[in-house]
Amino acid sequence: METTLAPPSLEVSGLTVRYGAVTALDGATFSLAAGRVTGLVGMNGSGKSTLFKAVMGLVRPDAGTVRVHGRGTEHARRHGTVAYVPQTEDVDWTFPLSVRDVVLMGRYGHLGLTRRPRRADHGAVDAALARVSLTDLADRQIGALSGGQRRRAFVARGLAQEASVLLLDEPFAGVDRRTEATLTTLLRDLAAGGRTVLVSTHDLQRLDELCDDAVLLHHHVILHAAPTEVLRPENLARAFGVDPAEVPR
Ligand SMILES: Nc1ncnc2c1ncn2[C@@H]1O[C@H](COP(=O)(O)OP(=O)(O)OP(=O)(O)O)[C@@H](O)[C@H]1O
Repeated sequence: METTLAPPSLEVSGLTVRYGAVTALDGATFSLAAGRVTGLVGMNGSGKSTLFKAVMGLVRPDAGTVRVHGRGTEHARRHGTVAYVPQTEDVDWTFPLSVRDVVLMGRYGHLGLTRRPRRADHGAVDAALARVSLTDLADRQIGALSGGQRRRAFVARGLAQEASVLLLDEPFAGVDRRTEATLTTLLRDLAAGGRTVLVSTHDLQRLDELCDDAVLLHHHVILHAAPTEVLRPENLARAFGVDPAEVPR
């Protein structure tokens, strides 16, 4: 019997993004399958945030393509297929929004002609809040959350949106070990449920706890492999540009 292979959940091909004279991405190529957590590892300025922005359709590539389930970023944006959990410094936490308001934003693409949330939207928000264990904090202002709770609120927004691909930009920055473990378990569970999860991280020590695979980025993809392979000193040295003996572990 003939079978048709589904396209990868996320396919980045020859992606090049320049900001004036700065080349942030230079022919980055990789693809991700559903059901896995992939770590995105690279030094500061290696192009990780730019990669996320390109997948979200927020920056226009100078060359190359991004396909989400075989479709372009415009289709993914309109259908809410991809969700983005930003770095915390990219969010205005003083904005007078409750956790529930943030999660409800994930439903905007699903609202009907009246643009008013209906019972199904509120149900999706409640389910997403429960999924990330934030039900009890639903009415709290977002600025009054801890670092880990803030990340979980944005993950819940992605779940309410029914995104199948989740991108997280440095979710472990500034959180304690226990919070990191809670977030890791959540991401692992979401991937086990069939989602595609791409997480940028500086925490190399816990890379193999976090992810099934890792992409080592230095403007282009140096290696896409199991965490143990990516963590080999000679590979890290290629990404971080230092002698293998000096690579921090
Ligand atoms: N809006 C912009 N205008 C000009 N240059 C930019 C802009 N955004 C990023 N860059 C540059 O592009 C390169 C890649 O930046 P990017 O933020 O994608 O890296 P990153 O890997 O996410 O870094 P970090 O780990 O510090 O967050 C850097 O040299 C950065 O200074």
